[in-house]
Amino acid sequence: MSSPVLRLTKVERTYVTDSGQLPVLRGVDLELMAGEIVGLIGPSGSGKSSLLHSAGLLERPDGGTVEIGGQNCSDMKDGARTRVRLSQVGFVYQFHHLLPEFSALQNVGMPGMIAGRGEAWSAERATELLTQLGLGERLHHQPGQLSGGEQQRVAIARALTNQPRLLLADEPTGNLDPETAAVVFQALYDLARGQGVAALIATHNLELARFMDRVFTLKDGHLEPWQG
Ligand SMILES: Nc1ncnc2c1ncn2[C@@H]1O[C@H](COP(=O)(O)OP(=O)(O)OP(=O)(O)O)[C@@H](O)[C@H]1O
Repeated sequence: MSSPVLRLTKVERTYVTDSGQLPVLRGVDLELMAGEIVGLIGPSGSGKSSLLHSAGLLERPDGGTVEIGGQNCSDMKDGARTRVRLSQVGFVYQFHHLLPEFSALQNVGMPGMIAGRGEAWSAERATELLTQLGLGERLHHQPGQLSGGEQQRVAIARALTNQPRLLLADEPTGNLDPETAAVVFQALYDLARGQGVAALIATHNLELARFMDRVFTLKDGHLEPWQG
C-alpha cells in the first residue's frame, strides 16, 4: 500500500494574543491518499485556515508532525520546507489573486517558469490544464476579461501547474454564487481526481461538502468525521 500524500500527527497550533493563549489546533490527526478529495468544515474561527497553513508548510505548528509524500517536514529547515512546498503543494484561496496584466495562459504558466521548467513546458502545461477546465477559448484573456467563476478556474489551474501531490483550498467557492460555485467545485474535483492529487478543501458550503469523498468537522481543535 502506498504512503499517504499528507499525514498530520497530533498537530497543535496556539496563537499568543493580547488576551492570552488561544489554542486552535489541539492534536489534529489526518491522512490523505492520492486522488482523495476531502472536505474540512467548521464554524468561522474554528481553525480551518490554520490547519491548511500548517499542512501546507506556510506555518510551523507548535506541536506534532506534518509529512508530505512520506517526508517528515517538521524536522526540516526553512529552505527545505520551502522546496517541498513549491514542488509538492498547490494552494487555492477564496480570492483568485491572479496577476491582472497577464493572460490566463501566462498566469497559469508562471509557476512553471519560476520553477525553471522553461517557457515551452509551462505554456503546454497551462494550455492542457485550462483546456481541461473548459477555458480553452479563454487562454489569452486577462483576468478582468473573465467571469468570477472563470477567474477561479484559472486559479485552480495555476495551483496545479507544477504537478503538486497535494492541493489545499481555502473556501475556493466562497466568493461565487451557488450555481457558479457548483460548476467551479465540479471542475476542481474532476481535475484533482484526474491528476491523482490529494485535495483538502475548507468550505462553508455543505451542499458541496456532500460530494466529497470524506468530510471532517473541526471542533474544539480536533477533527471529527462529519455525519452529514
Ligand atoms: N496570527 C494569528 N494571531 C492570533 N490569532 C489568530 C491568528 N490567526 C488566526 N487566529 C485566530 O485563530 C482562530 C482560528 O482562525 P482561522 O482563520 O484558522 O479559522 P477559520 O476556521 O479558517 O475561520 P473562517 O471560516 O472565518 O475563515 C480565530 O479565532 C482567529 O482569530
